Amino acid sequence: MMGEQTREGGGTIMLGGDQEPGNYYVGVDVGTGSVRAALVDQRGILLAFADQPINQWEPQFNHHEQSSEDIWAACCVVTKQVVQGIDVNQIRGLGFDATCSLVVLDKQFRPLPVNHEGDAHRNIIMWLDHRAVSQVRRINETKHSVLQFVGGVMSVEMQAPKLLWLKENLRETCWDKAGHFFDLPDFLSWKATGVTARSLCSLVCKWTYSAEKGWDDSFWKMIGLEDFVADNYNKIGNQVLPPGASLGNGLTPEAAKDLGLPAGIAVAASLIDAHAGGLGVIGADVRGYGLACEGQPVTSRLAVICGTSSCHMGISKDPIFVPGVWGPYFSAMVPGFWLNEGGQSVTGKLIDHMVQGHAAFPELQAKATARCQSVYAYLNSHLDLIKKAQPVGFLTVDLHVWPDFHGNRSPLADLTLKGMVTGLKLSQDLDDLAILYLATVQAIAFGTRLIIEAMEAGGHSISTLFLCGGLSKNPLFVQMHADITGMPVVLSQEVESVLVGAAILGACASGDFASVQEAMARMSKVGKVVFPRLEDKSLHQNSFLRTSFQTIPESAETCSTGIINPHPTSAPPA
Ligand SMILES: Nc1ncnc2c1ncn2[C@@H]1O[C@H](COP(=O)(O)OP(=O)(O)O)[C@@H](O)[C@H]1O
Ligand SMILES: O=C(CO)[C@H](O)[C@H](O)COP(=O)(O)O
Repeated sequence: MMGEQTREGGGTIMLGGDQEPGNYYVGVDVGTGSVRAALVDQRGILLAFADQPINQWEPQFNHHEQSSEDIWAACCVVTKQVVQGIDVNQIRGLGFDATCSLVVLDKQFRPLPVNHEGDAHRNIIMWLDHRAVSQVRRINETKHSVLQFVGGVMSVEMQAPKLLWLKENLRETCWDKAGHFFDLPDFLSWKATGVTARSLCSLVCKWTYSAEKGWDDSFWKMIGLEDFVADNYNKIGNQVLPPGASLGNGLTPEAAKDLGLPAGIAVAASLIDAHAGGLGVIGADVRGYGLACEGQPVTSRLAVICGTSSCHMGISKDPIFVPGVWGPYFSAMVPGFWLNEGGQSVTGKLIDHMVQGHAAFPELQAKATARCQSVYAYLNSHLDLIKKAQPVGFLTVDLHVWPDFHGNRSPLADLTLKGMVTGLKLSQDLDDLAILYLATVQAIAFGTRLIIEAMEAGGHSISTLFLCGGLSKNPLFVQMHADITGMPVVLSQEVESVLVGAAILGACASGDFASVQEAMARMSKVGKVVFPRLEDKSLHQNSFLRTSFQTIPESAETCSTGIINPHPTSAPPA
């Protein structure tokens, strides 16, 4: 048995139970707020876990930056922690996943500033950065055919608008000096191996690359980035590998020293974090849980990766075009399948924002600390207390949140949308905070329902949700997703399923599994199933009508309560 270590803030936990000798893999997951690593065995069991927060800068509103040096240093710290005390010769492979942020390096691979201050340490434009609004508007006005493969509308969170922003705004300090533009997952695999090949996942999902046709010269010329065509795509990637493919000669001696791993172990072409989460959960054996997806194709499963943002990953045998939902992307997550990716740009970040910004937050913090609980565990038990015998949904019959505080990624694909709360009162006590928190969680779950409905209207047939990411640790969030979508939610045996996805990549690169599918089937496992509570269904149906702006006819009117009534001839639903 491995021992258990206490952990304060970032740190290590040794988790493993029966530690059989065998092959191990290291997965490294770079999320928005922290870097995490795990030592994982061939059964997909986490033997050790470590995490470390990472810096973010917001030099002006909607500009979000990070540092690739900081992130690599954090990867080294957590990796060294998870392999402490084990025979490193048992480690067969290493896989990375990360947010789809844009890393900029010069021709000698040194960081370049992505900001007006000229601070080269901040060389990453983060995925949630919305600085390139004018650029994405012009890109969308071209109506170029590549846009069909990103849901019809390019998102400001993708790389082409950010690259155009750099060319138009930081010509001398950044653009002219740049030698390499990497998606963060590809930066990490380069750093580990010295191989600049890009993963098909990042290029297809965020850079308009086609798995079948490669780059489209006419797109880059049309949007004013013909430089890449002239350069034969050297700066953004002209060697492309499927996720899980083994890179070069494996881990370089320098990176091996940094990470505390043996030189030469297999390193995989990486994945975006949401896609790694998808691999970590979607292939599990569901027999015996009474789920509708049992015995059905894997295409009936939707992986929902819920962290700072939520990403809704649905796969299909043939391409499905869903307006406002990214994709279809071929082989970007599960090889041989098309992927559609719905998303909500801020979910965990929105819940944190609502709770931390409330007048009663200091009281909440003090009470949660006194009970040695997280603020969310405290809020969940407080809701249980104040709902009395009623279903919890009764608490929000007249309080509603529209969750697009950072625009709407899917299915409206409108970055200009803003958030809204209706039904506020003058009181600001702990009960109000708890109810606002509940309404926010419900609003996010309604957003997932809208995305599922759009995907089903496009041709998907989804029966079961597979949740992972930080928010899947919140039982209220999970139950609301089940109740509001009406679908069972599967949680994995390993809470850190995104890391299992990263380890699956390492396992594939090592050659221990013949395919990604085989590794998925062996390494992802069901932990718990949360079924929808049907007694709350009518309650949610009413709320859904009141918050379902998507279906509002032009004749809709706003009633005196501020709630939009989609059926103006009748009274708003009670
Ligand atoms: N135990 C928990 N209970 C409730 N919420 C949690 C818990 N753990 C993490 N979260 C929430 O999950 C979000 C972060 O998820 P995470 O997957 O770590 O994000 P990222 O990958 O974007 O860094 C935050 O909003 C955080 O509040
Ligand atoms: O765009 C995405 C995936 O395509 C993700 O939202 C982005 O990478 C951030 O992920 P997270 O919320 O896990 O930090």
